[in-house]
Amino acid sequence: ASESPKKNWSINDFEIGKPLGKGKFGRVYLARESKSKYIVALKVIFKEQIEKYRLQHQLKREMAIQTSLRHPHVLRLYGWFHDAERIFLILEYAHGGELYGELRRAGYLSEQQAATLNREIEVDFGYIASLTHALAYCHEKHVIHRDIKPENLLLDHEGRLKIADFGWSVQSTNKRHTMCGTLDYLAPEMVENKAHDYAVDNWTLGVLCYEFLYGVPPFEADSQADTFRRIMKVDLTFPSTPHVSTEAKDLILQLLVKDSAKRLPLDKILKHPWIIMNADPNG
Ligand SMILES: O=C(O)Cn1ncc2ncnc(NCCc3cnc(NC(=O)Nc4cccc(Cl)c4)s3)c21
Repeated sequence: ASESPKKNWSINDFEIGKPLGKGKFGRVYLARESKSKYIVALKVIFKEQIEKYRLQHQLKREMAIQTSLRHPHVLRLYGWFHDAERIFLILEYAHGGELYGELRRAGYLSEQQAATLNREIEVDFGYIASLTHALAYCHEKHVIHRDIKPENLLLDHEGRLKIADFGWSVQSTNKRHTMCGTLDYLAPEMVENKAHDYAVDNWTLGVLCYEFLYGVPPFEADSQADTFRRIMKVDLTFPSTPHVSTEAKDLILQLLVKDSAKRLPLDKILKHPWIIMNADPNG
């Protein structure tokens, strides 16, 4: 019989492979759907954890948001199912794992890798450019991710970036007040728990751009209080090593702006000299 698109999956439909990683709420496993042999990542979330942290609505919102998103740089959520004590997310498998690993191994990325297209091998290593395209897509679908950080940036088998984990994202109709996201990537208005909007993702792009090029986030400090203080003051300094171009610093300075309305909009990022000059390696 032809399978209805909304097949109700169960764990018996999958052969479970190696663990890919463990998150706060459960592990992720490599898995294969038995009939189609299709490879997926299966995230196992324990219901008692979701109940304990009252995250039911957040998880439901993620599923609603994720099923409506289709973009080459957004990790797919194909579907989900549950049993007595667990919820399973059927996710696109990102063979390259977390960008975090690459960043930690390399220490920091070349401007070429960080900025944009690397035409020679026709693979888009440009993390900032891909992120900007993906965020522009999410924003036009009124979705703010709010938790963009290297751990949530995955790479597929060709090294293409995939934004993952919309566990903190929201369908933005009006200004949001929920406190979320990790420390280093929080925009000032979120640190101050003020109303925030799409522009939080623009701030985070600036934080990531800095981290890709210097290997550490811009407001890193020994204590949470110091990191908050540095974010609120936009206490930004550029180390002299590694050498980073003036254009890259200019883009970072146009994104790490306290007034969210004054941050460089996503469409202007793609036209920024640093992105353009890195677009053509022969340029
Ligand atoms: O496993 C790794 O550590 C890395 N890794 N390596 C390869 C790979 N391929 C695919 N996915 C990976 N990881 C899962 C990424 C996620 C996507 N979406 C998520 N959503 C979520 O966790 N939601 C959620 C959870 C608990 C509560 C609530 Cl409210 C929401 S997690 C992969």
